[in-house]
Amino acid sequence: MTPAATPILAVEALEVRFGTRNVLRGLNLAIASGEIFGLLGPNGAGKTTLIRTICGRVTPTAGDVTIAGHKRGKRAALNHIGLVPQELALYMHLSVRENLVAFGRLSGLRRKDTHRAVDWALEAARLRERADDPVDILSGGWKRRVNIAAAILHNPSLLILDEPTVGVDVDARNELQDVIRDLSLSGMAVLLATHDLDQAETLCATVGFLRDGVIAPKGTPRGLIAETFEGQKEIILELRRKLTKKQRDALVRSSFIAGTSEMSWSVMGAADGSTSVGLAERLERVGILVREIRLREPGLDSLFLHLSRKKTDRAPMVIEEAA
Ligand SMILES: Nc1ncnc2c1ncn2[C@@H]1O[C@H](COP(=O)(O)OP(=O)(O)OP(=O)(O)O)[C@@H](O)[C@H]1O
Repeated sequence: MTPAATPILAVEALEVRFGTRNVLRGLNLAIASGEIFGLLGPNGAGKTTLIRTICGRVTPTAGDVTIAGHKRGKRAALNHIGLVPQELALYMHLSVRENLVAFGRLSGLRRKDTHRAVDWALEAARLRERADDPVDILSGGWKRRVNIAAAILHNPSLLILDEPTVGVDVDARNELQDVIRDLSLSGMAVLLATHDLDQAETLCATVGFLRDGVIAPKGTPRGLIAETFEGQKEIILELRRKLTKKQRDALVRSSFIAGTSEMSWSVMGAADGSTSVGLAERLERVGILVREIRLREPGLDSLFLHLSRKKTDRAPMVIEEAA
C-alpha cells in the first residue's frame, strides 16, 4: 500500500476478549483498494474472530474498525463488505443463477438491479457456462466460485475470504485464485485468511502472521523471507527409516524442524550450500540414514515454521555434538 492511499479496511488497536481469554490484543491492519492481504496464522490464533469482528458479529473490547470510512457494524459499513465463509451456504437444488438471484433479493437488491448484478457476478466468478446447472451437481471448486459470486453481488469494496480453496483440486484452486486476482485488479480490497502458504505467496501483495493477538510480522512475502533468512538456503532431509527418540531429540536440538510425516526434516543453512556438505555422513555416524538431501530457497512455509517455533527451540546446527 502506498503511504498516501486511504485504506478500505482500517483496523486500529483492536482488542477482543472472550471471558478471561484475550484473543486479539491491540491488532492493527490496513488494506488498500486493489490489495490482496494474506492473513496467516496457526489454528486458533483468532483469524475467524478478526473476520467476525470486522463484519460486526463480534463486539470488540477496545479499538476501531472502519470499512470504506464507515464504522464497523453500521449498515453503510456492511454494504461495503462481501464475505465468503468457509462453509458453502447455497441452495443445492437451485441452479447457480437461481441461487444468485435469491441471494441478491435477500441482500436487498431491487428486482431490476438483481439481474444485472447476477450477470456481472457470473462473469466475474467465471461461472457463465454453468449458470443453469443445479448447484448440487457441481464439483467443490465450482461451488466455491458460486459462494464468491454470491458475496460480490453488491460489488463490495472489501472482499473477505475464509479459506476459499480448502479441499479443492489444483486446477480448481488455480481458477479460484485467478478469480480473486481479477477482483482485486478491478479495485476490491481483499482479505484472504488461508493456511495455504503457497497460495499466499503467489497471490498476496502483503501477508501478516496473526500470533499472540497481533499481526506481526507483516510485509511482502519476498521481503519477509529475505529479512528473516538473510539469503540462507533451506536444507531438506528425507529419511530412510524412522528415528529413535534419541535421534529425534538430537535433530530438534540442532534446529531441524519435522515435516508432517517426521520422515522429512528441514533446517536453514549457509547461502553457499556448505552446511549440507558432509551432512549425510555426519548423520549416518549417529545412525540417522538419509535417502535424499535437497537445497531450496526458503518460502513462506519455511517462514511459518520458523515463526511457529519457540525461541528456545532455536540453536545452531551442531548435529555431531548434539547426537
Ligand atoms: N464465541 C466465542 N466464545 C469463546 N471463545 C471463542 C469464541 N470464538 C472463538 N473463541 C476462541 O478464540 C480463539 C480463536 O478462535 P478463532 O476461531 O478465531 O481462530 P482461527 O485462527 O480462526 O482458527 P482456525 O484457523 O482453526 O479457524 C480460540 O481459542 C477459540 O476457541
